[in-house]
Amino acid sequence: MVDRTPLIAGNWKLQQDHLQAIAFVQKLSWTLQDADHDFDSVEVAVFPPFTDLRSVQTLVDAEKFRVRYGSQDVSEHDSGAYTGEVSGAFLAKLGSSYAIVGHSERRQYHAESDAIVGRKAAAAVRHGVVPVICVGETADDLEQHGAAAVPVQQLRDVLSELPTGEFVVAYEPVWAIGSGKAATPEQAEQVCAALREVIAEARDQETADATRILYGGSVKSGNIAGFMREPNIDGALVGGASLDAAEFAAIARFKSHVGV
Ligand SMILES: O=C(CO)COP(=O)(O)O
Repeated sequence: MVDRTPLIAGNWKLQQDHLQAIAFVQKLSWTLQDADHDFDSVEVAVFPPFTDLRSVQTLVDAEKFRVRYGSQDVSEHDSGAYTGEVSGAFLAKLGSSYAIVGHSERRQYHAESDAIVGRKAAAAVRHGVVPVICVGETADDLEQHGAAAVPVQQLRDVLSELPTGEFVVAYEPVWAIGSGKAATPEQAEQVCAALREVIAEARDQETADATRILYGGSVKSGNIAGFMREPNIDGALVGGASLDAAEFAAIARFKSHVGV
């Protein structure tokens, strides 16, 4: 059994400006510090809007906070005439550890294909930023093809554009996002196990064993434990519940309240 450090990640989406981000990261860090949170055994990361990242970097550096941070997207381009884009190089310079790519909201509202998502993941890797590759089926997909087929194909297609480099996978069933209806741990485990097989096929078994696969979709402190007990689930990508510092800290502290 390979030891994968769990990752509890908070995707703020289009919420919290840079001033709110500073207050939030302070509160989250102090709460976790007061609880003696062991950041080496459970990693915690927040994903604020681009405009917050510089403020978060300054705060984290000054206070030596252990909370990490990442962006919600990254350009597939490194520089040039690409109005509105933000490069992996700029994000790396801001100390961003991670970049989410292929979130279902970007696939839906910005028509991002697996090929684009793969090129964005590759751009992150080029600059030493770890992509968090999101995959997941819609309610229609679930009805027509079952849970695993669509996310498995999405990950295959993304990885075909990403031959090397560390990455994280986030399995987020679209029907579970923001709905209050999380997948069951058993459902999520089945898909995450299938995704691990995709990684073994696309890369090798060692990479598959070392890669963290997160579950996302209506995760909260009350249901995190069930997911973390599953062998192929290595953390969570949290939306709504990541906007409350106390609640997000409680999710990160799943070990202390459930004995996982
Ligand atoms: O989309 C998500 C995280 O990226 C999940 O959102 P919720 O936790 O609000 O369902």
